[in-house]
Amino acid sequence: MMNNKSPAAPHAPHGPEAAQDAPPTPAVLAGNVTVVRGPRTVLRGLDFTVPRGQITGLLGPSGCGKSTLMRSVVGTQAKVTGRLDVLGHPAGAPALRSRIGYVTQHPSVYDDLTVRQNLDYFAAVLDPGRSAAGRRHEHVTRAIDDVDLTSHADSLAGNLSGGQRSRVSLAVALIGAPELLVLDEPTVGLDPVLRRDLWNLFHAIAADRGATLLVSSHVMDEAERCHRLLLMREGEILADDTPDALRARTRAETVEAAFLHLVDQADTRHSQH
Ligand SMILES: Nc1ncnc2c1ncn2[C@@H]1O[C@H](COP(=O)(O)OP(=O)(O)OP(=O)(O)O)[C@@H](O)[C@H]1O
Repeated sequence: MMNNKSPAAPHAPHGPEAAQDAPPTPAVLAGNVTVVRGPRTVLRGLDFTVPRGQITGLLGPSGCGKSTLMRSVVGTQAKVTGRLDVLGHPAGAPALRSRIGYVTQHPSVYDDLTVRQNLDYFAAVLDPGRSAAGRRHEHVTRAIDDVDLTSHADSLAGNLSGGQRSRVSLAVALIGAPELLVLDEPTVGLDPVLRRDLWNLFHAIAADRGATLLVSSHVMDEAERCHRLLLMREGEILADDTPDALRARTRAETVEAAFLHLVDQADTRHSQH
């Protein structure tokens, strides 16, 4: 059932950044961002930008602060200091809520609901009310199609494979066509073929709708699939560059080798001080 009378997409850019000749603000602009969790300073004065319409990979070893940084960007992290602007607003601003899609490391998919029922549920939370039913239906149908699960729309989530479940989580984040997608280790535990398929899907989302993706991973070979990289280690950013520039600058053949080179360089600097 198609609803051809639904109003214009509710999440189209508006506000200052929609002004005709205004330069595009980056998707994320961070200045001296610091986060304290319990007794630990987990992020240490980070400066970086995430350009729009591209895939930026956030890579670094387990515990380096990737999830904390992503939570800060989506506005769910406490004790964030410094400047952190997201789509032209301070992180966590209510105006951003419908413009960001976020998939946590342990996304919730209800096993006893079908794929479509799962999405209907989250769509109703995001865009409630009977008058929005047509729009919700359209968004849900599109999100299921985006992740290539149309033929499984009426299957119970509990009966899906691991890769299909990951795609359901991604579909939830795609409801409402958000401008910024924040995906925390979306490929963890998936086999190489599914990982490749998911990365192809990320590229299609960036290319087809100009969405910005911030994707974390601790698997260095996934770095090669990103337009830009933020390499992290122990709460600091070691590099903010394209994979090509990073390899060239460090004279390394792979991003993994480049990362190790930068780690050694940083260790040498620390031991000299
Ligand atoms: N409540 C807390 N109190 C103190 N330290 C914390 C707390 N939560 C997390 N940390 C620490 O913050 C650091 C960053 O954690 P974070 O989850 O952001 O890392 P990560 O890079 O996403 O790791 P992983 O890839 O394993 O998920 C870790 O060293 C962790 O031990």
